[in-house]
Amino acid sequence: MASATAPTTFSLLKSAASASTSSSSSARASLLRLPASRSSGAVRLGFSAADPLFSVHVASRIGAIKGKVTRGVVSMAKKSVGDLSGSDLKGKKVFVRADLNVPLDDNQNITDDTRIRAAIPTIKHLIQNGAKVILSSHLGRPKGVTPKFSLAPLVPRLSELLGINIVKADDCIGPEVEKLVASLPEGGVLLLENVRFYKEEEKNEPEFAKKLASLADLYVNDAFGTAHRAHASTEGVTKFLKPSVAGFLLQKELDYLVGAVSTPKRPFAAIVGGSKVSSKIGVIESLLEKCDILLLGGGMIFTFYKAQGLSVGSSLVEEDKLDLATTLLAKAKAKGVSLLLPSDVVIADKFAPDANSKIVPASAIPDGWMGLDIGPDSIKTFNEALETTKTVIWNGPMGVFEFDKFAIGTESVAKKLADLSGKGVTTIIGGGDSVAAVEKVGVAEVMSHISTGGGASLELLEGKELPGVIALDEAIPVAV
Ligand SMILES: Nc1ncnc2c1ncn2[C@@H]1O[C@H](COP(=O)(O)OP(=O)(O)O)[C@@H](O)[C@H]1O
Ligand SMILES: O=C(OP(=O)(O)O)[C@H](O)COP(=O)(O)O
Repeated sequence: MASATAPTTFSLLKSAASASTSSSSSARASLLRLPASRSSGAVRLGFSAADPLFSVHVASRIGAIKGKVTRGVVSMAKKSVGDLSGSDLKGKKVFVRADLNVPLDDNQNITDDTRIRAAIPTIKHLIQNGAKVILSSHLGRPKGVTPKFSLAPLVPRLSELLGINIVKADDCIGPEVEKLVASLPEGGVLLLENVRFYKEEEKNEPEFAKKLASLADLYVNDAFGTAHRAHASTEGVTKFLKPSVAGFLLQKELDYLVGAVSTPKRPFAAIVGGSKVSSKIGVIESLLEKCDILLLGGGMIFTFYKAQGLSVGSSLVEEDKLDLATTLLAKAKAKGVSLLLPSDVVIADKFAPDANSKIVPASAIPDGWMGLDIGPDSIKTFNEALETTKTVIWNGPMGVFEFDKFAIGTESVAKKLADLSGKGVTTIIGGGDSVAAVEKVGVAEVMSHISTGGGASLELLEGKELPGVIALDEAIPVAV
């Protein structure tokens, strides 16, 4: 992977050099402090704790696990709703667990219907094949029956997207629900009330799962966003309903988040940001096994800087993760992964949208200032590193993108991925705040895949098995 790694070293040096003419005076100061051998533009291998360029480079990749699949991946080859024929579905009562956990405003208006739209293909497929759809979801984290967490506000949008009037039950189990199921026509949809109104749901109580299961003949799980939860409607119910299969959305999420990451078109780059190293350790470790280039941003970078002996002012640092940061850098080097940390940062004098800000080299953060975004040189370097890639996965913002002043790094990554997507690169957005950033920039449509699950996609990228997926019927026997 020399082509993917060497230019990034070089471009980092080049961008530091260009800072002397085009960027801030503080970036100039940084360049002046570079050892003479660095400013020559020579490609250097390896890294040291005192490296002011904060990058780990090895000319060739070693130990890339191309095409290798982990045990978790193999066991996730699941039977899909697409595998069921018309006669399997016609007239059958199908319990569909979706993740319709959408944000609502104070007036109960849906502010983002992504998850509803994502659930439509499976429901439509079932309707078109004459099934009777019993649709189930949670909304929020209610403690008992809570009107503001009712699924009622979703009915108009679901009906509109499906092109039929759906029926809504006031409960998710019991005689009234059974009556509504009995009167459901072929091609009809009954939306059950929030399944988390029962504490038994999250406790995965078998008796509750059995009651849910008793409503239907077969089970489809399309709730990727909740697949990391072993709840009654995502896991328990599979013990009482056969077949239990994956919906199209679940299938698509697994295809991208497992398939594209396990056997990526290379070079394969991962961009990981977000606030803390501790919340992303699993993801970073797992991606180090698979990717060629790893770009780090967000609040976690300051723990890496500090681990390298740098002053980080009052930036976010996890003191108890300094050793871990050092270990991860060493691991990247051993694996031959080109790991880039930002060379400059946008610092603020307080954590606020109206803070005073300036751009400094990452090695020159003054006391009392905190890093809240990656700087322009880093953006340039990251863009150049991404230019040669064929697959990119992104999880976590580059800075405090909620404040406009510190959103440029995150928005630049979103724009770059949109640009790469247009050139045929597979671009996968791993959920959570990164999705919000992509939507804010208005480039969501052009990405190859945007995950509907924040926590679920993280767990999958960490290599964990998702209970809601594991519980489904195997597609074909696979040798491990
Ligand atoms: N430099 C920084 N300092 C403090 N917080 C940051 C910084 N960069 C990013 N963040 C914060 O990280 C949060 C997202 O972190 P995380 O939950 O780990 O990401 P995600 O939701 O994408 O998985 C955002 O709220 C963002 O403001
Ligand atoms: O919104 C969800 O998760 P996410 O915010 O991690 O994407 C899912 O609906 C799961 O909800 P939960 O985290 O309350 O189990």
